[in-house]
Amino acid sequence: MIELDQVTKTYDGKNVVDSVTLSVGKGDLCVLIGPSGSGKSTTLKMINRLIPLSSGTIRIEGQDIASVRAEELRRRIGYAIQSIGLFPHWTVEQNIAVVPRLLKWSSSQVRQRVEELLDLFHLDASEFRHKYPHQLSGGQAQRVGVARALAADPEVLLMDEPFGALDPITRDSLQEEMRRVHEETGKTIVFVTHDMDEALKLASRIAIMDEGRLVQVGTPREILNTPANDFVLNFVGQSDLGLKMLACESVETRLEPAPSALRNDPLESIRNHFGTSDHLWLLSPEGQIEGLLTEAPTGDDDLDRSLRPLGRESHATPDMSLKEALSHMVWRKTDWLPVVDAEGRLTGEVGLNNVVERP
Ligand SMILES: Nc1ncnc2c1ncn2[C@@H]1O[C@H](COP(=O)(O)OP(=O)(O)OP(=O)(O)O)[C@@H](O)[C@H]1O
Repeated sequence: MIELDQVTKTYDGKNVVDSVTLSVGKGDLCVLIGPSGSGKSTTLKMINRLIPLSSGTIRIEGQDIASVRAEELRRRIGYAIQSIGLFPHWTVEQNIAVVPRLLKWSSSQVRQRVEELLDLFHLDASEFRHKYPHQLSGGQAQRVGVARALAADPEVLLMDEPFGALDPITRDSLQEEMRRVHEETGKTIVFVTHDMDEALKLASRIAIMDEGRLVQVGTPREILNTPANDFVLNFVGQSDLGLKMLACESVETRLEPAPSALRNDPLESIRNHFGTSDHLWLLSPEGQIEGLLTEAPTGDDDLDRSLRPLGRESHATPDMSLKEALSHMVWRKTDWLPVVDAEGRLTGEVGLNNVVERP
């Protein structure tokens, strides 16, 4: 747990961080967000004492950071930044191992940890451990930067716009990875960004700053549903507020039972079904989804004619966001998407109506 109590930083008589009181629970991913110059990075850097406080207190697990030696503190706190700062003449392995070596871990421990971390970030250890930073893509280097920050298993991870310089696709996939890594490691993370979509995707809590002050703190849903004032509303982005709300909810929250039949069921029973529902998922005898029927077939050859095949790429999964599901519906021109489990089996459906109408 990280507690900031009345934290202030003054430069040239101006409070660039102004009486910020914030508590970040254990295992939370708290995103600090706000316009340029609102004091996010300064707040972050005060947590690991890269910048001294002008007044106030910061505690980690109840311990005042002022009472801990700065070097010791920084070993307990991982720090990942946009420009990564990998050492260019060191291999990936050497870069990740910086803090474990300082902590005098044995070579075998270090080796094992490097493998574990590369694995966590889906980088093949045998391929990547001996590479140098210039041999990595931006996204790979960024992964190594975050892996390095996690190397000595710190209690807390601070991240300052870590994906800011990446192209949108790499950024998207690293955000997904970060979400998974956060779930798997349960680390307490404070993450600075000025990108609201990134915040909504990653945060368990969002803290919005303006001119050094904390304007609102809440879950993504709280911020979207009840913005504290016009500044927050504008910052969140009024025009696509609805889509942002959908981005915070998963398909699982709107899952409905899916009417289905097997291809080799008697035609009569497939037809009868249309008395109770206006659509039906047709499954192969092995249970794989073949497509969607939206009207009763009149004869055996009609089954294929009225079947709308839906490829695997239009299957939804329970953890997919409603925004993504809606996008698939628009793209595929369909009112329903099948929701499948890891084996590709139909577990339910999500309909356009369920997405639009709030439960
Ligand atoms: N060393 C310094 N001396 C004087 N003013 C500073 C110093 N460092 C930061 N500032 C000022 O403090 C304010 C907050 O800066 P900070 O970097 O925390 O903002 P930020 O919200 O992280 O911005 P950005 O999104 O642009 O990175 C800015 O107005 C900045 O000019």
